[in-house]
Amino acid sequence: MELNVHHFSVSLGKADIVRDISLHVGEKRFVGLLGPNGCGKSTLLKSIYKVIKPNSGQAYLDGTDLVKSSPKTVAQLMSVVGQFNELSFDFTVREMVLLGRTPHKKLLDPDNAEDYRIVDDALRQVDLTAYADRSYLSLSGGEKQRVILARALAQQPQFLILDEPTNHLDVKYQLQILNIVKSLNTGVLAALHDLALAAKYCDYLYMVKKGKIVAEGVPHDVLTKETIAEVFEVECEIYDNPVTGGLGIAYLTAK
Ligand SMILES: Nc1ncnc2c1ncn2[C@@H]1O[C@H](COP(=O)(O)OP(=O)(O)OP(=O)(O)O)[C@@H](O)[C@H]1O
Repeated sequence: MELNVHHFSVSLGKADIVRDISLHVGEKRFVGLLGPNGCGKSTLLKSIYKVIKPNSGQAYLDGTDLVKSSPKTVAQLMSVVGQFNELSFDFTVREMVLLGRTPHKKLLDPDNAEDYRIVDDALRQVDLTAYADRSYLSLSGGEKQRVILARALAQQPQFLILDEPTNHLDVKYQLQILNIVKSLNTGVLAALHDLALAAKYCDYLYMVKKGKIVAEGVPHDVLTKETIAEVFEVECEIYDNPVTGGLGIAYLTAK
């Protein structure tokens, strides 16, 4: 499925947070949204997945109008791994992941054997089979993040939105989660902070500053020392990593 966002603008209170952003995620593409703290990445993502209403603009997932469709219709197509995953009451890990099945059910439909099979499969993918009966609230931040990804997988999405999905994760699980996401073969739009990981996993990048897109393109074209200096106010050198063959970033000083 393709995501097309046309001229989205979002204000919160009196502040214009997202200012006329258009973007495109092609079929099965992994697209990264980069930018400094507070530049509007989460607000843009939330307005695409319907937590915030944009002031203006359209968003389509193939032919589905995301602004006008019901949350349930959107949730049948799209999973979200958000930034904050706290609950005020407790569920087991299995119950949390079962929630991913909700958009595919009618009210009061019981969970069936197929749902449990899908949930077990999702838990296995994120390495949490042994945690199925644990209380969600007792988990570490990184374990919670993996449960939320399992819930997103159980939703069997055709498109994924990720807001800093590697927050809280140690290096093994950062790589594991991005590898899982990449292997799903769905379109992905992900806000990421780690520029080297973005270079490794993303097919295309949008760089956001103060609510506007200031650069876009393939990682090698966007992640230049000039763009990083302008957007993040950090001096760096870009190099070809001799070990991985990928793009390396040596950060020098904050400007
Ligand atoms: N209700 C609100 N009223 C006014 N400003 C708000 C409101 N909610 C959020 N903001 C501001 O909107 C801006 C964008 O926030 P957003 O969470 O979208 O940034 P972000 O790029 O995702 O940042 P981070 O990388 O820190 O997660 C921030 O400056 C934030 O303080």
